[in-house]
Amino acid sequence: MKLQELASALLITHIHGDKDTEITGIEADSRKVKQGDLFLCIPGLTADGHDYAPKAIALGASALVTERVLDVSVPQLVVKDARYAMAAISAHFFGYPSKELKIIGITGTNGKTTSTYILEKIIADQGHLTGLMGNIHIKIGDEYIENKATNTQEALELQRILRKMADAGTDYCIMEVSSHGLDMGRVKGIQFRSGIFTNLTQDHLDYHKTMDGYAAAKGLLFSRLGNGFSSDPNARQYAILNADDEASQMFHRLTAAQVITYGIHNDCDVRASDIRMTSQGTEFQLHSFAGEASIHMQLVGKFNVYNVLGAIAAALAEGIPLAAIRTSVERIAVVEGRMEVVNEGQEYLVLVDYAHTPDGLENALSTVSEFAEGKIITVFGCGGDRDKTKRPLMGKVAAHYSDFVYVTSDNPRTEDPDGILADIEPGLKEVNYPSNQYILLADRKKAIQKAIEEAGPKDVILIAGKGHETYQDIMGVKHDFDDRLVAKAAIKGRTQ
Ligand SMILES: CC(=O)N[C@H]1[C@@H](OP(=O)(O)OP(=O)(O)OC[C@H]2O[C@@H](n3ccc(=O)[nH]c3=O)[C@H](O)[C@@H]2O)O[C@H](CO)[C@@H](O)[C@@H]1O[C@H](C)C(=O)N[C@@H](C)C(=O)N[C@H](CCC(=O)O)C(=O)O
Ligand SMILES: Nc1ncnc2c1ncn2[C@@H]1O[C@H](COP(=O)(O)OP(=O)(O)OP(=O)(O)O)[C@@H](O)[C@H]1O
Ligand SMILES: N[C@H](CCC[C@H](N)C(=O)O)C(=O)O
Ligand SMILES: [Mg+2]
Repeated sequence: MKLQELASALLITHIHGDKDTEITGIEADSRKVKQGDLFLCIPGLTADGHDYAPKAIALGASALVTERVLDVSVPQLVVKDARYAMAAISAHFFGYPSKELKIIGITGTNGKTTSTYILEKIIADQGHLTGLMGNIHIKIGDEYIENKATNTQEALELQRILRKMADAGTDYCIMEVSSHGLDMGRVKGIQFRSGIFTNLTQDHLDYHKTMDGYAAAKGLLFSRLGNGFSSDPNARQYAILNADDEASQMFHRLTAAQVITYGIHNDCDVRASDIRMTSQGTEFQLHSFAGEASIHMQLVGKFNVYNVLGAIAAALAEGIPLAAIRTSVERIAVVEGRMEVVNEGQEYLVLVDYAHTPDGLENALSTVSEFAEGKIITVFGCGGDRDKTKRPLMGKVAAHYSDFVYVTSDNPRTEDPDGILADIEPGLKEVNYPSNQYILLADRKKAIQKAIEEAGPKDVILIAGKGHETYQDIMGVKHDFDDRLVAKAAIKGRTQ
């Protein structure tokens, strides 16, 4: 594609150099540039892509996108906002793939991965080819694609993956949409069919600063759903909102899509009542605009009732019959790394869960407290280079529900692990949690081993924070670490 053709994706640009330069690929990271690529110079929070232009040119970049004219040998497409240009140019280069797919975006503090997983299963069971994008994996049908980001990919990568999905004949793409992704404009080039909101509780205040700022970022998904009106139901957009979360009121005002609400407590379109936890899972009565049903699902926890309700509302909007939805939901056994049981036949229960926010931990532990017959032992930590204010709050939650707490590391990244533990401890102290009921132990493997060694029959050990993750990030190095494997080995080691 010619540089001029790509420039046509934006109204206001200036080409400095040969307009007919041939572009064979796009890249925003100088380290990945190949011969013939257009290199996008993005000013970031820690680096400025303009500084890497010479390196990109040395690797063969045939042109640049810049915010100012640089003194370099290759043509430049000068734009006002390089990040916006990245979304627009990538969508153009890959032929606007989102128009060929029905894309359902899921945002919220907790429950995105779980909800994408549930919804994808319901839709795939209808015989559709589905794409899934989230932080466990990215896949088209049963084909897995390497996930280079934790959650929502950069605009360029997103468009590349969506093109693959469209070319494969994918009907639906179900994707997690993070607040960072929305705020940084990574999804600006995407036309969503529907948006689902799970909930808004504290996280990421290091980036968004205030809860209002965080809510505003989430709201971007719904303000962009601009068309609920069409004689063609396939062209309508839907905003699926949690009636029990007050942020939904703001999202309702922001969107021009048709709103479908779901919840447990407040009046809404898709509601659950008579929720009962059983040893096999969770049962509830479903009331919806499409009828009533008794659901007996294998997933545990009230929070999973919310996740299922959001997915059911989205599936109903796609015209999937309630009876079929019910069958699909009841078939789902577990979502990887979410309340996943590590079973080596031991007398105590070991659960690995991805709770890494105060609300997530509260939900996981309150669920455990509903069925625990013995003591509750919690192993958890907080990520480094992330919202520090959530640390004592998570300490407080752990203290509230647990008989013993191991405070340990969870991806310390560039921070001192013991410093993170010291930030968590005031939360335990604030509620006068006895000092003989918790240990600060930065070595996560040892913490898991100790918890397992000391568990009694019927006790429940909740290992929270890392879920499906297979690494521990220490100083930028990802060391192999999988809570499930560490727990398995510790259980076996103990019984020998
Ligand atoms: C806060 C944040 O999201 N930052 C992302 C952002 O960083 P940035 O704008 O500061 O970029 P930068 O590192 O300053 O670099 C600027 C430009 O120079 C380029 N560069 C840089 C170095 C070099 O050698 N060559 C080069 O070309 C970079 O590719 C980039 O284009 O753009 C970078 C390039 O795409 C991302 O890697 C980076 O994600 C960082 C690593 C990150 O940790 N992000 C997390 C917080 C995040 O986004 N998490 C959410 C999940 C949250 C949740 O759901 O709980 C997610 O969606 O993944
Ligand atoms: N609807 C929910 N409300 C509150 N907590 C939840 C909900 N769903 C899941 N959780 C808790 O949060 C944890 C993370 O769930 P999940 O991975 O689905 O969230 P996520 O939004 O994808 O997280 P991330 O932002 O890291 O991608 C789970 O392990 C569980 O403990
Ligand atoms: N999407 C979240 C994941 C956190 C997972 C936890 N294990 C951690 O590393 O803090 C984040 O990037 O903040
Ligand atoms: Mg997720």
